[in-house]
Amino acid sequence: MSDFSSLGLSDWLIQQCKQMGISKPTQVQENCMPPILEGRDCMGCAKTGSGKTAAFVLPVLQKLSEDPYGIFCLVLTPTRELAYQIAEQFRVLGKPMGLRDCIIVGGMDMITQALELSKKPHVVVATPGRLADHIRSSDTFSIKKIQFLILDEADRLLEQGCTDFTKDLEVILAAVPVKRQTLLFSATLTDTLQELKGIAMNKPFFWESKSEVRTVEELDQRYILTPEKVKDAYLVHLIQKFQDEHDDWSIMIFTNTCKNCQILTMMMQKFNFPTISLHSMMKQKQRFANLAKFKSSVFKILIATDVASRGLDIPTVQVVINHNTPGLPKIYIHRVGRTARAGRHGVSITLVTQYDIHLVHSIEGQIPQMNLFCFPLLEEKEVLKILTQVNVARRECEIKLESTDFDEKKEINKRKQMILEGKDPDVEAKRKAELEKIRSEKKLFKERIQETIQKKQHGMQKKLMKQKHIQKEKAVKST
Ligand SMILES: Nc1ncnc2c1ncn2[C@@H]1O[C@H](COP(=O)(O)OP(=O)(O)OP(=O)(O)O)[C@@H](O)[C@H]1O
Repeated sequence: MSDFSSLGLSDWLIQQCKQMGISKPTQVQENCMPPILEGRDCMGCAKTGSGKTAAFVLPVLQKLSEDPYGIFCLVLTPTRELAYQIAEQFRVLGKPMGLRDCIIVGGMDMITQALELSKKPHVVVATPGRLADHIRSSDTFSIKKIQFLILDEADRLLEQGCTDFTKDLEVILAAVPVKRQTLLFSATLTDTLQELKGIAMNKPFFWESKSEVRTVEELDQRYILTPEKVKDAYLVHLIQKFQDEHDDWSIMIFTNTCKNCQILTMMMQKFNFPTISLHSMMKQKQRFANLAKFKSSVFKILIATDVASRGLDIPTVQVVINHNTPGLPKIYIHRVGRTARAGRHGVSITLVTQYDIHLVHSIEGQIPQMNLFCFPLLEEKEVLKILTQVNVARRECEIKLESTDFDEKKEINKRKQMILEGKDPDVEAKRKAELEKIRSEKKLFKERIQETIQKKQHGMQKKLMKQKHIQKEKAVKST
């Protein structure tokens, strides 16, 4: 393995890395940094926790120190928390050169951000939505002269998930210069390779870690088969066991919706587990505060939606629990990648119900390392002992949440989002209701047709049987 100086990195950056405990480059750094320093576009696909951030931060800082100006580099990332984490890496590694950075994310004051942008920071780290808003509404800053455009978690930025960044990306791409260096990184690039090549047009250097398995070796991956109704009891049991057996511990639990995240958090708090949550229905300041409390181990359990599944680097996390089985292997890869980072060991446990078996099969297709974990009979009995208590606790928390304005807030947020997208929420609601009506009419129509076909088939079968019977009788009579 080569060292940082043989990759062409300056002494001051090597010293800075040493201070952070980084003495030898990881594979992705060793392979991607030289082409980036040569001026090439780069696409880097490497496992979670393998040091992709430093693989782009270090060459950018080196180039910036040779010709410092603002705005030199723009980094786009899908979540606000990740933007802060990346900016921090830039700040720490770029301290000796007096790096000025600026974070542009939603949920924070726009005027303060506009002011910061107008001061021409060296590096801007942004989520696409808020940066596109600034581009549309202000002419006090320009990204026309950037040298580097970086898309971290690039595949997520391009996929059309529940948060669709494509329109905002179009605005941003129209505002950056054609002549630039584009760097794209993720642990799961391959699904969106063609789209990504459209952004990194400059014959990009593509590097992918050579491995048949897409998760790290240090990760012990388990799943537990449980009936849906017993799932929460297993969760409580698992946490209790972990708490009893370990002194220094920290767990991330992923679930599918904000509401579920909220309910589970309330439940775990009822059982006196030091739990805190992170989801997109929370105020941004609360999100940052909760993450900070979890990072500093004030709270040992973080229950989150997929807003926390990508990129977050919290070395103390030893266990990841999937309260729901992820629908896509790539979501699974990023979630379990919150543990076993940078060579550390970690465990992931996925709770699989009778409805999720097919999802496990599709994950196993890409990650054959997932092992079925069976509790000893004695422990299963322990789980069943707390079942009623846990299910009552869930119901109580659900009732408590229903008495708050949680659902109402969700509705208001949806309406706000529509207004921001230039849609009329009432017209959209009407259209949705009409679509729903058409869909259910279609479904009914289909069901009726099927019923008629079945009846006809049944009738024909009866007729056929009757005919056969008559023929048989005739044959018997003639003999
Ligand atoms: N060369 C190195 N040697 C040791 N540790 C490193 C090195 N480079 C980075 N690290 C550390 O490894 C950890 C993970 O790095 P990073 O967050 O960049 O991972 P990643 O590949 O971006 O993961 P993800 O795909 O989850 O976003 C960080 O704490 C970082 O400081």
